[in-house]
Order: sequence, then structure tokens, then C-alpha cells
Amino acid sequence: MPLLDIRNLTIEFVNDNKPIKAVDRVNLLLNEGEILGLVGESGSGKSLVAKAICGVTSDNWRITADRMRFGDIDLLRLSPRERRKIIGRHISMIFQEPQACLDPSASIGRQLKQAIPSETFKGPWYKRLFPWRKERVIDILHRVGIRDHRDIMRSYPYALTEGECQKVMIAIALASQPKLLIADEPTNAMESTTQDQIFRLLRRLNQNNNTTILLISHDLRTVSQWSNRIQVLYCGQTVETAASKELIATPHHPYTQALMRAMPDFGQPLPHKSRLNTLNGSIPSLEHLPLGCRLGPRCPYGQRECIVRPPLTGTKHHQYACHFPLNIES
Ligand SMILES: Nc1ncnc2c1ncn2[C@@H]1O[C@H](COP(=O)(O)OP(=O)(O)OP(=O)(O)O)[C@@H](O)[C@H]1O
Repeated sequence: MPLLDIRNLTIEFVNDNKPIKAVDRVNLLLNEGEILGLVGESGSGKSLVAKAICGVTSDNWRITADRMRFGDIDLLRLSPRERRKIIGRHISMIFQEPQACLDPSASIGRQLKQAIPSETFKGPWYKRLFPWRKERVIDILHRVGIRDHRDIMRSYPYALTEGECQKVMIAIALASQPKLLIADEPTNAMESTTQDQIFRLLRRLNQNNNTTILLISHDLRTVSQWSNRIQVLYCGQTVETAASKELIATPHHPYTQALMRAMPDFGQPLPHKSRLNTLNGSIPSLEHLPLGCRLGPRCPYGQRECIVRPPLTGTKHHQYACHFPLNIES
């Protein structure tokens, strides 16, 4: 059964009565216990989707969807207050720049204790008289790979490395024992060894605790190593979705192919002053989106038919939105 099932999610910003559509009819299906990678270049709407799921929105946002189910709960039928309660209890999010998300004036131990909701206490009532929160903090810190819990709990955020800060953020996210963890570019601007540690930690949490993870990133190759399935967004629309291995082996959408080619293979020597493989032009602004296929003006395979929006087609396991898909045997 899907843990999160969203159909036709649309996000608009309304300024001076003029709506600007940033996310356009995106479907998102997350099965329990899987890692789904949400990939796309900067400005494609990944963070907006995550914020809409968590309900972190502003007054000028208009969010509509045909379906928004979390497990067997229909989120569209709930009042904003009830929805916030469900989301706060079962969904946690971690962001890029972990150091900026931690309170600089409180010790890590204090911040972690505050993040543990009292309803997660299990056991006989008299155990509440003991420092159960401290025990939980130590347990969570060990689970995220921090062995020296005493030192970390006493520290303030400025004294920690980036990797340690992100591990603490993951520990805070886990404190409420969420069913779904949304990781929005969790390793952005980190060293590659630290990136590896964080991804390994996320996978361990997924395998050991069955935590479902929505992994947001612009790096298709890295995400493909750590996720079961990938959904590629471009300009607020889904362009392709498939199992990670299949998507990398046989991408059907030119944008997915371009994302893969944009990552230089440093295993092979690059000729001096050779051009990197990139698409022409840049991602259009939300006010000037092209008609039909939004990749059209940048697409190396674009043709006249592309002025009509391609529907999402394919099989249940591999869908793409392109009139002229690649790697398809005719
Ligand atoms: N509050 C807002 N008001 C107006 N436009 C916004 C707002 N938040 C985001 N946008 C616009 O919506 C588009 C998608 O933004 P979003 O942050 O989801 O991109 P992203 O794919 O997550 O990119 P990044 O990796 O850079 O965060 C961008 O063009 C952005 O400028």
C-alpha cells in the first residue's frame, strides 16, 4: 500500500491576482519502505513539492490536488489544523545547510530532548520519573552513527563539523519516529566523503527502521545509487519516472539523458578545453514558460509536434512525457 499518494498536485503563487504556476499536475507515489529520488535542476519545483507535503506554505500559495492520501488518511478532507497534527507526527524533513537550521544558543543535547514528543514515550508510567528523554537522545545519536554522545550533547552547533551537524539534524528528524523522512538536498556543498556517510546513514535507517524516504537532489547519478525509484522534474512537471537502474540504463526522456550527460565521467581523461555536455539555454522563468513541452526550445530532438504538451505515458513502472522518446524499440 502506498504511504503517500498524490495526484495532480498544482502549486501557484498569487500576486496582484495574477497566478503563476510553479508546479503543474505532479503525481507522487511513495510506497512504504522505499527511497524515492526527486531529481531536477535548480528551480524545477522539488522543494515546493516537499513544502506542500509538509504544509510549509505562505498565504499567497494556492495548492490544489485531486488526491492527497497519507496511508489510509485523506489529507484533503482534514482541516488545516488536523492536517498539521498528522504531518507533524508522521513526517519529518531535513534541509541543506544543517548548521543554519540548528539553534546556535542551545546545546545539541537540549535541542534533541526538545524534539522528542511526549507521546512517543513507551513503557510503564513510573519510568517517566527517570530521564527517559536523555536515554532516547543517546539511543538516537548512536543510531545516526555518533558514538561519542557525551561530547556532542554538550556541544553547541558552531563546534560541530558539517557532517556532524547533518547527523544531528537527522537525529532530530528521527526523534518523532516519523514514517516519512523528506531529505531536501541533505548533502549540498559537503565533501564527498561526508556525502557518502550521510547517504549510507539514510539507507541504513531505511533498511533497519523501514523509514520511507523522499530524497531530493539535482544530482541524478548520486541519487540513483541510493534510491529505489526516481522521479525527474523539469519546470514543475514530471518528465520521467522509473526504477533507478532502469532510468539510468534506458532513459526515455531527453531531459533525463541530458542530466546524466551533464555529469562528467572523471574516470576517463577529458580532452583539454573540451566542452561539457549541457543543454542549450537555461531553465525558463515561471512567467515565460513555453507552450507544449516545456523542454521544447532546449531539446536537441524537438520537433513541430512538441508545441502540444506530451502526456505521461509508458508502463506502470516506467513513465515518460515525450512525443519522441529515446531508447524505445519500434
Ligand atoms: N515563495 C515563492 N514565491 C515565488 N516564487 C517562488 C517561491 N518559492 C519558490 N519559487 C519559485 O518556484 C520555482 C521552484 O522553486 P523550488 O525552490 O521548488 O526549486 P528547486 O527545484 O527546489 O530548486 P533548488 O534546488 O534551487 O532549491 C523557482 O522558480 C522559484 O524561484
